[in-house]
Amino acid sequence: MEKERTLRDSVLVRWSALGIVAFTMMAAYFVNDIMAPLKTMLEANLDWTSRDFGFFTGAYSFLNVFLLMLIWGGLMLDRFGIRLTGKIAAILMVFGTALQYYGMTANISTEATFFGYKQGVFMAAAGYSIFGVGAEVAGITVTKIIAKWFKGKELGTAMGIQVALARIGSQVAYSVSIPLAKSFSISTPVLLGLVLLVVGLVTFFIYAVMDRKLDKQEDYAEEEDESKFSFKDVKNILINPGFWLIALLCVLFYSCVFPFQKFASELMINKYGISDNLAGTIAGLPALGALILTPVFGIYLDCKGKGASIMMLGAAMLIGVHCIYALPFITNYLVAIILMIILGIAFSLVPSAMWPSVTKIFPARQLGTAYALIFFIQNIGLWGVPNLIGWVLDNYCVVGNENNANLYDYTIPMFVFTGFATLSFIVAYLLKVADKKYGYGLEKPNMKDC
Ligand SMILES: C[C@H](N)C(=O)N[C@@H](CCCCN)C(=O)O
Repeated sequence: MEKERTLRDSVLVRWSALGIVAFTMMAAYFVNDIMAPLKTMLEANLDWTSRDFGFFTGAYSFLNVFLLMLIWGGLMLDRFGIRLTGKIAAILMVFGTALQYYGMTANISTEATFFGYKQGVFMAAAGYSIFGVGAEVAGITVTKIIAKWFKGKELGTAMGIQVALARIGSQVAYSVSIPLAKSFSISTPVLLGLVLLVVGLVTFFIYAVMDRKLDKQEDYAEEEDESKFSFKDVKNILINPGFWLIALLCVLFYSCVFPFQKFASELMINKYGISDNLAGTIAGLPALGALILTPVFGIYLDCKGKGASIMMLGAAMLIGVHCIYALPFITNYLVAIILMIILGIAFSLVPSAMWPSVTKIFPARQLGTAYALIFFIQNIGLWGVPNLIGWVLDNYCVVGNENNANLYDYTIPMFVFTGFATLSFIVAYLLKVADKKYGYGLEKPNMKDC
C-alpha cells in the first residue's frame, strides 16, 4: 500500500520549515560572533585584557563542558522531543544575551573582581555561557529537525543550506560590529543580537506548530516514539570507533576555525595593517565563502559522495592557511585576504561532509544523543583554545601598546593553530581508513537518485 503524503513530502513546506528554524540559528550565530571584532575596543574602552577576552570567548562552552549541559540537552532532545527542547534552547539564548548586555552596560566597578576576573567581564561571560548552552542545544535540535524532514531527500543540501544561512549571521556580525560600536556604543551590537534572538524565538514557536502537524500526519507522537532514547544507546554510540573519529576531527577542526576567527580581526590589524573598520569583515570572510560553498558541496555530496576524502582535503587546506599566517615575514594584506578565502573553502568542505556523515553512522533514534556528544567534545576545544590563546597572547606576544590597547605578535598562536590543523588531518585520514574497514558508507552519495 502506498504511504499517504505528509507535510514533509511537499517541497515548499519542508523547505519553509528549514527556513524558519534556520532563521533562529542565524540569529544565534550573529550573537555568537558579534563580540569577536570588538577585542581591541574592549581593551581600550572597558579595560579588558587578552586573558579576559579568551575567558569570555571560552565561556560559550563552559557550562556545556563542565556542567555537561550539552549532554543533558541531547538526552532531553531524544527523550522529550524537538519542540520542548528547541523552545527551552531559544529562551536560554535570549536570557543569556540579556545578561551579557547587562554585564557590558551596567555601571559595574572595574576594580571589583569575581574569581579573579573583573565583575563586568564575569557577568558578560556568565551570560555568554548561558547563551552557549541555548545555542548548542538549538544546534543539535535543528540538526535533528533537518534529519526528520529531509531523510532520504535532499539531506546534504538542506544541512548545507542551514549552515550557509548561519554563516550569513556570522558574516553580518563580523562586518557590522565595529562600525556599530563606533557609531553608537560598544554594547549596541549585542543589543541588536538580542532583538534578533527574540525574533528567532518567535520563529521557533511557529516551527513548533508545523512540527506538531507533521507528527499527527505521520502518527508519530514524540513521547511514544519507538525511537525513544535509552542509556544503552549512549553505550552503543561510545563504543563505535566512527563516533570517536568524527568527534576528534570535529574538535580539532573547529578549534582551528571558530577560536581563530575570534582573534582574527586583531591579527588583521596588528600583522597586516588592515584598518579596524575592515578587519572584522575580513575575519568574517570564511563565513561568506562557506555561505556560498557549503550548499554547493552539500549537493555534490548528495549526488557523488566522497565525504571522507573531502574531510581530508578540508583539513589539509587548514594546515597551509594557518602555517602561512604564522610566518612572520609574510605581511602583505592581500595574502591575508586570500588565506581567509581558502579557509572559507575548507570551512565549507569539512562541515558539509561531516554533519551528514553522522546520519550514516547512527540510526535516527541515536542522532540527538550522537550529535550532542560530538558537540560536547567539540565544546571542550571551543572552551580551551580561546583561553589558551588569550593566555599565550598576554604572556608571550605583547610587543607594544597603542591607544590603551596592546599590540601583539601572533606567530606563536598561529603555530598553535597549525598544530591542531595537522592533528585534524591525521584524524580525517584515520576516518577514511575506518570507513573502508567498517563500511559506514561515508564515500557514498547521500541520495540514490540525483
Ligand atoms: C558550534 C556548533 N556546535 C557547530 O558545530 N556548528 C556547526 C554546524 C552544525 C550543523 C549540523 N547540522 C557549524 O559548522 O557551524
